[in-house]
Parts: sequence; structure tokens; C-alpha cells
Amino acid sequence: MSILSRAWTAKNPPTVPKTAHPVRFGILGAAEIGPSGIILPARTCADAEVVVVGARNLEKAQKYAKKHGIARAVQGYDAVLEDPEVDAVYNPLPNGLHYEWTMKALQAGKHVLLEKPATNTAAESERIFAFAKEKNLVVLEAFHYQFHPATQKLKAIVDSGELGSVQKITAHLCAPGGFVKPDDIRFQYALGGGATMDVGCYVTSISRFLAGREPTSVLSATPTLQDAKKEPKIDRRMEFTYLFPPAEGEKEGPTAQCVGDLGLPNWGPLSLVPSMPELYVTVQCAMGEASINNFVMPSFYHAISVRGPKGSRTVRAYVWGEEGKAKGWKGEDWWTTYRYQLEAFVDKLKGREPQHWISEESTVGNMRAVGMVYEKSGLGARPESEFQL
Ligand SMILES: NC(=O)C1=CN([C@@H]2O[C@H](COP(=O)(O)OP(=O)(O)OC[C@H]3O[C@@H](n4cnc5c(N)ncnc54)[C@H](OP(=O)(O)O)[C@@H]3O)[C@@H](O)[C@H]2O)C=CC1
Ligand SMILES: O=C1OC[C@@H](O)[C@H](O)[C@H]1O
Repeated sequence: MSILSRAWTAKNPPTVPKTAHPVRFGILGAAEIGPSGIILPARTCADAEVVVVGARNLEKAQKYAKKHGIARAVQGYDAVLEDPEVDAVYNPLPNGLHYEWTMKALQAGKHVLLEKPATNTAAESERIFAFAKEKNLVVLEAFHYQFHPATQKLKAIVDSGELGSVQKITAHLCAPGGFVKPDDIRFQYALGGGATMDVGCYVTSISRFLAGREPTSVLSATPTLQDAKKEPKIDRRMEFTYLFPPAEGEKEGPTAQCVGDLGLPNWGPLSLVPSMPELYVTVQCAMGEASINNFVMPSFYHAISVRGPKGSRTVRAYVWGEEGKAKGWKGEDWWTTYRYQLEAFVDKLKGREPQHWISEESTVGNMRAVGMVYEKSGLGARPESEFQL
């Protein structure tokens, strides 16, 4: 399939008939990410159905429901949680509201597919998972990129040892200027904003994933503020370096040099030339290097470049290899990261073994690492939610 047909099918996926008991989702908020994050993936998943969306304004919810083919629209998020037809909630609210509405959803007996980053602090994530355990419910932080075969192919190459030990990871997730508007939730401290929260959490996540361990410290963290007067704690860009502990037999642990940016400045004469997005990860190892050029949206295009003792090669993985298929792992080459993620989520709820999972430890570890970056940068932690159950 070409890049164009993959992109077209991802946006216009086939609608499949539902099983007798699909997981019925309710969406909290008429969020921008909703169509990619859950609505289109659910259309092609026999075991999932979006049944209701709730927004603060009923008319907004109704417009959104009509546009995206959702059967019902309700006013407010409580109405979604009280809905007896809802089994699981998709929570794409601003980061600073993730904790409150995930706790409320769990209280209401709903499973939660929770947008990244899970919460404002590691302590909040810990509390969510403790409560989910108590209620015997599932919470998954939606780090969708990890569920795609391309990400896992890169991980398998690094873990195979063919390139030797990991020495240095470089991870960039940077958007061109204008991609995020000045009044966006991402630039509001009270809502858990900041580049490190929004895009820095991805480069943190993939660095930890590929290093296969948690960072012990942040060697440096240099913020560029979005608007120092209006939001003195909001980073538009953060450059930061993690130090990981050595693995057994290693003298020194690897580092990860990360950059997250929500608005790369234009360049060239009169600054008229927009910057290109940066969406790559490189893993330098003792005997070579592996990299991927589009780790957040690999379903559109990607290339994994490997250089090592066996020579150089370029690998692509839109679907599982023969081994994965033999294990029953599903996929189509137009499946987005979100579609692969949904498959894992419904598998978990249906008592099947998901192909991949983001564990509680991983979510808490990521939030802890993001928190360490904010502390080192001098901007300080994002505000703890005042919500009490
Ligand atoms: N996995 C991924 O690839 C992506 C994940 N995300 C994550 O999803 C979440 C939402 O992002 P995105 O869809 O871009 O954001 P939007 O601004 O489009 O949506 C956020 C929703 O939050 C609701 N909301 C509730 N309180 C407030 C408030 N005080 N101010 C503003 N909105 C409020 C709004 O709901 P209402 O309709 O009720 O007004 C709105 O629809 C974030 O956590 C982000 O990190 C975002 C993009 C991609
Ligand atoms: O995937 C993403 O890319 C752009 C970001 O602003 C967004 O929040 C993130 O999840």
C-alpha cells in the first residue's frame, strides 16, 4: 500500500459489524484528538463502539456526535459516567483534569483509556492505579506509538544485542511554529500545560522504553518559555538530558538527549521559511546505530535505519511479521497507532492477552521522569489536582 492509500484508509476506515458485546465507550469532551484517538479506530473494531459523547455545552456535544456518527450526546461529563450503557471512558481532557475525571470514572465503575500524559504528577498516577486495583478496573495511558509494529521492531533490534549496549539516545518531537495556538490548553499552567508535558512526555517515554530502565537523574534541562509574562512556568521548548543506570556488566549507563518543542521558529530571510517537524529517535550503541524517522505516526510512513556489524539496512513494519501473525496478533498496514492501541485495550477488557501494554510502573516512571525535568529546569512541578474523592 502507498503512503496515500494508507493515509486515506486510516481517515476513511471500513465500518465493521459489532460483536454481541462490544466494549461501549463514552468520550469526555468534544476533543480534537477524539476522531483519531478512539472514534475512527472503534469503527473498524468489532469489539468496540463509541456510544456517547459528553461536553460542557450540549450543543457542542450534539454537533460533534452528528459529525462523527456517535449515537448520543449529553451535557457534561458526569452524564457520561452515569450512563449504564458505558463500559469504558476515553479521557482526552486537558492534562490537569485527567486525574479528577479518571478517579470519578473509576468511582462510577468504568474502565479508562487515559490520554497522555496520564496526570500532572507521579503521585497522582500512583493514586489512580491504586484505586483502579481496588475497583478491579483497567486504566491504560494512551501512549499509542508503543503499540505499532514499527516501534516494537526498533525495540526488538536494540534488545537483540546485534548493535551492542545502548550508549546514547537522541529523541526529538518538535512541531513547527503555528501548530499550537497561543490560547491552547498546552500553554496553560493551570491545565497542566507545557512542552515537556505535551511532547516531552513522548521523548521521555520512548527513551525509557528503548533504554529498558528508568533514569536516575536529569543532567540538564533548558527551557524556552512561550510567554514569560503571561505564563512564567510554561515551556514552549525544553532540551533535556537523562542519565540511565548502567546495565549489568556496563561501566557507564546511557544518556538520552531529548528535545520537545511546540513551535519551532521560522528561519531564512525575514524568517519566512517554516521549520520542518522533527519526529525522530536515534539509538547509538557500542557497535552501531538504529533510528526511526517518524515514531509518532509510523502508519503514514517510517523507515528504521540500522547500521552495525552486519552492514546497513532499512526496515519497515506496518504489520506484524510471520511470528506475530502466527500468535494471532491482528493488524492491517493502514492501522494507525491508535487502532493498534484499541486492539490491546479491548483484548485486556475481554480477558485476552494484549499484544503489548503500558504498565502502571511505566506510567508512574514516565510521570516521575517528566517531573524530574521540570524540577531541574527551575519551572517546577505541574500543579497537583485539588480533587478529593
Ligand atoms: N495521543 C495523541 O496523539 C494525542 C493526545 N492528546 C492529548 O489529549 C488531550 C486533549 O488534547 P486535544 O484534543 O488536543 O485538546 P482539545 O482542546 O481539543 O480538547 C480538550 C477538551 O477538554 C475539554 N475541557 C474541559 N475543561 C476545559 C478547560 N478548562 N479548557 C479547555 N478545554 C477543557 C473540552 O471539552 P468540551 O468539549 O466539554 O468543551 C475540550 O474538548 C491532552 O491530554 C493531550 O495531551 C492530544 C493530541 C494528540
Ligand atoms: O501526538 C501529539 O503530537 C502533537 C501534540 O501536541 C499532541 O498533544 C501529541 O499527543
